[in-house]
Amino acid sequence: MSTHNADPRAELKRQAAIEAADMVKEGMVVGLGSGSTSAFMIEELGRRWADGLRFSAIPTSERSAEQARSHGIKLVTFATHPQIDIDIDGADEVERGSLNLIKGLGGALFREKIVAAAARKFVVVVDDSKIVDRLGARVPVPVEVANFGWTSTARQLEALGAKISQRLDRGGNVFVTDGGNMILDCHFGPIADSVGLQRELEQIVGVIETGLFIGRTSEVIVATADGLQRLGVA
Ligand SMILES: O=C(CO)[C@H](O)[C@H](O)COP(=O)(O)O
Repeated sequence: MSTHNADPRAELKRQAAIEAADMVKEGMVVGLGSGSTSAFMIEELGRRWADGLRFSAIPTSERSAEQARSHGIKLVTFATHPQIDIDIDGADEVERGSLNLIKGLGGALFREKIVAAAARKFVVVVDDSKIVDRLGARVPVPVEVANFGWTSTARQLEALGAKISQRLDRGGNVFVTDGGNMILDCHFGPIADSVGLQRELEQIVGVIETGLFIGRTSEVIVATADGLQRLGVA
């Protein structure tokens, strides 16, 4: 069956995802990202698994775990595999130059950050629409917060200048993360100092994790209409 996509942006994501999947070698411990780009990567790893490649994987969401299992990919945990060789994931925005990220529009940011933090190499896969000059230019910063006292947490986020929307699922109900928490999407507009903002967000009691990924990216594979580009930290 052909996996060619009619949607040109999806096709770009797929090409970048296949390039990233090619970085996985025999015996590696691999972080499996979440979202539509990561789904293409897992599909490709599934194909290579069927061809005989053997590796161990730690998924960043229940959905990615389910997809990996459907291909027979071996899933492991941090208990037995504390060090990840390569983590491959998508992103919602990539800041040119710094390669800092906003992640979490898919809702998996907390597990994604834990896996990225444990990885020797963190490879981000995007199409070129995700590259921005300043984080926050197009998307909010998703912030995972505890359900208890969330309105108090929201007020403190607003005090930092965010316009807040509580994440809802497709049915209009409050979105629940794999960890059982909620997400507040924080619209800051273009962020001049994402390092400082992350520090301030971490200080707020009730904030579990934010979608700002600062200083974690090893490499970005960008799919453009003219082909693939690889970006390293400047
Ligand atoms: O951070 C994420 C999920 O929490 C995703 O990586 C991000 O939302 C990109 O998704 P997609 O590949 O579907 O564009």
